[in-house]
Amino acid sequence: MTDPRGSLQGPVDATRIPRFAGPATFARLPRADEVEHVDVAVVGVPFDSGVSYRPGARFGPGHVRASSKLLRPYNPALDVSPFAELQIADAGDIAVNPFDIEDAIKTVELAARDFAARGTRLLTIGGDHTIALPLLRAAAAAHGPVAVVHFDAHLDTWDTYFGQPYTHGTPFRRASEEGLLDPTRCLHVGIRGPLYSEQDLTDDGVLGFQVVHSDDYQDATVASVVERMRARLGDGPVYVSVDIDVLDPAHAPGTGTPEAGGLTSRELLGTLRGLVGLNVVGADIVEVAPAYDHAELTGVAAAHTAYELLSVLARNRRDGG
Ligand SMILES: N=C(N)NCCCC(=O)O
Ligand SMILES: [Zn+2]
Ligand SMILES: [Zn+2]
Repeated sequence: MTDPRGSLQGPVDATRIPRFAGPATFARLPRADEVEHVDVAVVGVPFDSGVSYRPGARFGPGHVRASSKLLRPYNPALDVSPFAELQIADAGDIAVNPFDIEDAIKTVELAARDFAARGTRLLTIGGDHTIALPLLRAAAAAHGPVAVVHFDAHLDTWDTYFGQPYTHGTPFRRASEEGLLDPTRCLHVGIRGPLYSEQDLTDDGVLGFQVVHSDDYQDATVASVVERMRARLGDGPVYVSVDIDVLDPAHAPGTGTPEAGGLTSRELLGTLRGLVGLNVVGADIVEVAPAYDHAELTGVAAAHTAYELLSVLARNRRDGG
């Protein structure tokens, strides 16, 4: 029997081709059209027509790819080489309509369903948080209602902005209303900052979310947050949505709606590692807006977030999940 991993194509070897040369794909991985089967596709959605404040997340996918060149093959924290366990490839960007939000949402959903039909899981790089809705539609179509673990400063369960239902502040309310979520298993992590009213939190609970506040990291260890998260998410399918503004602006300034008092990148990466063994069916990293970034801080944080998520998927594959 041949080792199926023998045929996997990994990143370009940085000891032969300098990191600042070579392909512009995520982590210098092959393109999806260069390999036979893709277990996990990194795909961009350059869309930011749903934002309520600073625009610019449409340039997120390119920036995260550019900031991912230094990633190395072995992840000691999870004892796994993600690119050697799974065929991971860069599927480029989904071309979405910047002038019509509902059309863009449809395009993302169809593309995501297409990947699922081919047996490919997605790690999607946004783009603003609006895109979580079509990604959740596709995930629920494949798996039934999913648990969501949502890393964000913001609840994103608001109802409308200027009368509009599809925005980056509303995806999880729409997803809950559409029955895409298992309301007994959803969780926000990193919530902080001013709300419109106290009612926001009440509504959020009714929609199916529990909250780990950013301040909880002050009094609790990452390990105890992980314990809480795992208990809430349970055994069923889990979708992971990471708004990079969950990080403190000191760690991720390049984003559209920054809030003070956020997580450190170490806290985020540590919490993500706690997803090992859960049935992670898809993930996104959104709201990277490079125009406000400095020294690739936000890009690097997002690239490492992606790497940890890929490592979780790879560990699960290795462990027979
Ligand atoms: N999803 C993100 N990043 N932000 C939502 C903020 C919505 C607001 O302006 O109230
Ligand atoms: Zn946010
Ligand atoms: Zn968000």
